[in-house]
Amino acid sequence: MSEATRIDGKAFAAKLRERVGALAEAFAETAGRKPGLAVVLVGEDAASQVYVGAKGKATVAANMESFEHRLPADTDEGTLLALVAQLNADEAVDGILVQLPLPGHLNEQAVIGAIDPGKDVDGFHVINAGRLSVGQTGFVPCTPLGCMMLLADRLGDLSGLEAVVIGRSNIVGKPMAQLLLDANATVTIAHSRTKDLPGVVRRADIVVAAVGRPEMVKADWLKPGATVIDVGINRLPPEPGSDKGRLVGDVAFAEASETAAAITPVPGGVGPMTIAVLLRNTLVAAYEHAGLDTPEI
Ligand SMILES: NC(=O)C1=CN([C@@H]2O[C@H](COP(=O)(O)OP(=O)(O)OC[C@H]3O[C@@H](n4cnc5c(N)ncnc54)[C@H](OP(=O)(O)O)[C@@H]3O)[C@@H](O)[C@H]2O)C=CC1
Ligand SMILES: Nc1nc(=O)c2c([nH]1)NC[C@@H]1CN(c3ccc(C(=O)N[C@@H](CCC(=O)O)C(=O)O)cc3)C=[N+]21
Repeated sequence: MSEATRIDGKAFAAKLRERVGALAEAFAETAGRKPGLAVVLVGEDAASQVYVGAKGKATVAANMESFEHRLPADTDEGTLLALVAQLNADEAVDGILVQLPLPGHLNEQAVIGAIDPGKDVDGFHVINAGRLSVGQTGFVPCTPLGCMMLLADRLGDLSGLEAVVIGRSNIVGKPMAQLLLDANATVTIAHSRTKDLPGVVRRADIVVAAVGRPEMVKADWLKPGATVIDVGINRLPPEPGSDKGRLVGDVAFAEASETAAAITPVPGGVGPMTIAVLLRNTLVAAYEHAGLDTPEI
């Protein structure tokens, strides 16, 4: 078996951000304002700080307005809900993202439920989750939608393909499985109670790993020729003499590359797609709020 194709999510995301940026400029000319994205970060988690910074930069680079709200870790729920209400009412804000996870004393479902579903560009509100599950138009979570874009680009029609999603979270695994089902794949959702996970994964033409366990999926779990989408972002402990550990996915990339036909790397795979799709969803929200026809993107 020859070496797998490396699916270049970073390059795909850059192209998507460029298209979104051009459409955002056109939007501003018609609507007289830029699309706006508000990002709310509660607490000082180092990884979250990095992501929020990256989102802000990408937003501005795509000709959109970025509103960042950084709140202390001990912020009470009333204060956070009041901020969400203010952003819901703000006409300059088309999209609202509350960075997860929230500190333990805050109820995530209550906070996400307070976001106007029309501004929920993460697609985490129950209204958008419900719309996805019954086949209505709504905001689709960025990471799974980004994975679908990579799969469609790579494989075209997914009809009849065996897909195994490892992980069943509300933000990745479940919506991912729903999108694959909508694309007529035969979908299996695996999780921590799945028996014989390697055997289940071996059936798959498409494997999506969204677990959060470094390099868990091994080469001998894969059907030769499978397409592998690695959602996992795991920071390994630092090597002696270095202050930061390496970033790895949920798939043992080097060995899996010997068996798979195509695989996304970490970093440079799904992560950049998540941010590009967030901008795409914000653009769509802006067109909707302005009462304009949404361009195909
Ligand atoms: N690239 C990106 O843009 C993004 C990356 N991520 C990354 O994706 C990964 C998953 O994130 P998320 O969905 O939020 O994580 P969660 O922790 O919410 O969900 C993890 C899922 O994996 C399952 N699981 C855990 N251990 C095993 C195991 N040994 N075998 C099989 N299944 C297992 C869990 O099963 P059970 O339900 O039974 O507990 C659960 O369904 C993380 O590494 C995260 O950092 C997340 C969001 C965006
Ligand atoms: N409300 C909310 N929405 C989210 O979409 C959300 C969230 N909360 N909480 C955290 C997770 C994680 N997430 C990532 C986004 C980009 C990269 C990304 O760009 N990663 C780069 C590497 C970045 C680095 O070097 O650290 C890459 O994979 O190439 C990763 C992870 C969004 N999330």
